[in-house]
Amino acid sequence: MNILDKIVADKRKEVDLKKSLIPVSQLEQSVLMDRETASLAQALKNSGSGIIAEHKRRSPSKSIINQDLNVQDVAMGYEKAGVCGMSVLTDGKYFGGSLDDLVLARAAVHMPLLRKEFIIDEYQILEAKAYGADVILLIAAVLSRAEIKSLSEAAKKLNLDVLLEVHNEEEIHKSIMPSLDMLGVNNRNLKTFEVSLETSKNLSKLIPDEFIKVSESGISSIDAITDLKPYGYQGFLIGENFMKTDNPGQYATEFIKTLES
Ligand SMILES: O=P(O)(O)OC[C@@H](O)[C@@H](O)c1c[nH]c2ccccc12
Repeated sequence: MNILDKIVADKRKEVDLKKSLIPVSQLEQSVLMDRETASLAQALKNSGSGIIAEHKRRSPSKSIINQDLNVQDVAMGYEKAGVCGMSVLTDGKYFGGSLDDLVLARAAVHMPLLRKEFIIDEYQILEAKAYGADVILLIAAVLSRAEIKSLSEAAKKLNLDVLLEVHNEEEIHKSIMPSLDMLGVNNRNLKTFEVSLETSKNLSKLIPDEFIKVSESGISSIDAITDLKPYGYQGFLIGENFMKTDNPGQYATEFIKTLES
């Protein structure tokens, strides 16, 4: 079994267990359910830098990245740096994140927050809203077209933006539908962890213009972004490059300053 299949199998068990304990009706009572959400797609359209900064403590590909920070400090640092939005990993087993991280980030900042999770069930979308997210990620590699449709429509009903992640041509063809806001090309193959920015370059022309294009993973320099912009990318999702520093917010500030100069 590849790592992605393993993560999804674990996730299914996790979601089933949680559902049996915390019913949907309880999630719907969260004070965060009725709030107005912020649009990441809109923020990217209006931005010169297009940076989406991630909170990521560890990952299956890199093990420990940074375990010494507080998510709220990271969130405030990113917001001050002027990023368009923040991605918060909520998977515990493989990435060391949690829904508590999401809610703490929500309490600390107003910018759009993406729940970075392996979403396979509508229940997780309700959780995303109830814990303060504005955007959800859907990963084409683990979903059928019918699932992408029903999950993205469920998200839109809750006023959440949808970022659909693809890694190859087949996944793009399978996924294109009006209930998506952004298409993210993951430069990292989630099955082998191989990273290449060529993936974003090669797939860009297959993504229709009505979707905001986001390039994800393995972006570690201003040059990489300058290189990707001519291919139509308006969003750049950066995790490790910021998170491996002692002060991700400070680092993002310098990064964005250089990018915009
Ligand atoms: O740390 P990086 O290489 O900058 O990557 C960030 C982000 O793209 C990556 O964490 C990611 C992209 N898609 C995912 C899906 C699940 C978990 C994590 C991810």
